[in-house]
Amino acid sequence: MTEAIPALEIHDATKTYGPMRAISNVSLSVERGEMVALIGPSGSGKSTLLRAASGLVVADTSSGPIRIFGDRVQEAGKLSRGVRRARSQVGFIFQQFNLVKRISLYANVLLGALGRMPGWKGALGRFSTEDRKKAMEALERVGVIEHAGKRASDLSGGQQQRGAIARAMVQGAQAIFADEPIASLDPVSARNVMQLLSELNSQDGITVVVTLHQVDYALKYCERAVALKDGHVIYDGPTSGLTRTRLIEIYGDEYIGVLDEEGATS
Ligand SMILES: Nc1ncnc2c1ncn2[C@@H]1O[C@H](COP(=O)(O)OP(=O)(O)OP(=O)(O)O)[C@@H](O)[C@H]1O
Repeated sequence: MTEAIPALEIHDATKTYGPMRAISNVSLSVERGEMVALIGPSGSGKSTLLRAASGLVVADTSSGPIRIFGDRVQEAGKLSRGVRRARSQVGFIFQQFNLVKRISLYANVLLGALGRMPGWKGALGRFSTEDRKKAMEALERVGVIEHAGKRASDLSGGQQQRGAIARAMVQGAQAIFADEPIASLDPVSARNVMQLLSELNSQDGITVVVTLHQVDYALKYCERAVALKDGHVIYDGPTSGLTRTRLIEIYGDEYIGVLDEEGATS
């Protein structure tokens, strides 16, 4: 039997900005179907790691390969020639939604199909009936179908973020990499977005890697957490293992106050 290919493999990734090591010899493997939270204090390297995984950041030459579903994204400080193919399997969700503001939500969601089309068809906006149907179904599923015709700029953050998730669905993404997807949202919208990611994970088998500032969301929605501190992985295991002591180790002594306010005991 052949071993299952991981959704994401990172081998010994380091990224320096001038004298600053944003991530340091990070290795990580995420299996297909997992939902993993990347946590850690501000500046610990979460975004850099996720961006390196996506090929949006090129790691240092000392770094090993990064692969998505077996397709190489980069290695030794160079993007792979197959990076587009690797990326096409991942839907990216960002804190600031990244929709095209002046076109409709529907048109934004339809853009998810572009990667599958010959360039000229995409340039002429010749989307297939099937893709149009997929876009409407995705909007329905994420609960914003009634806003389909509105410009993205006229929608709330939560509505835009759900649109971004619908776009990933139309893309046919097998994995979603979400970089602080709820950081700009109110608590209700944040919960809705996390709920949606969790459903796509459990019902559709989509692998989710999500950076989060809020530990409580990681505990609620993810079975596994990877914690970074100063660019190093200092915890990789079940979220149930994020004890008070471990969280203080990750976030520092100042976190004691946060935990005490929340009444955490273990
Ligand atoms: N483009 C860049 N140029 C220079 N330094 C950078 C750049 N991007 C990130 N850094 C630095 O690398 C370190 C890690 O940043 P990163 O954004 O990955 O951390 P983070 O854990 O995602 O932080 P936050 O939770 O605040 O978003 C920080 O010290 C940051 O200042």
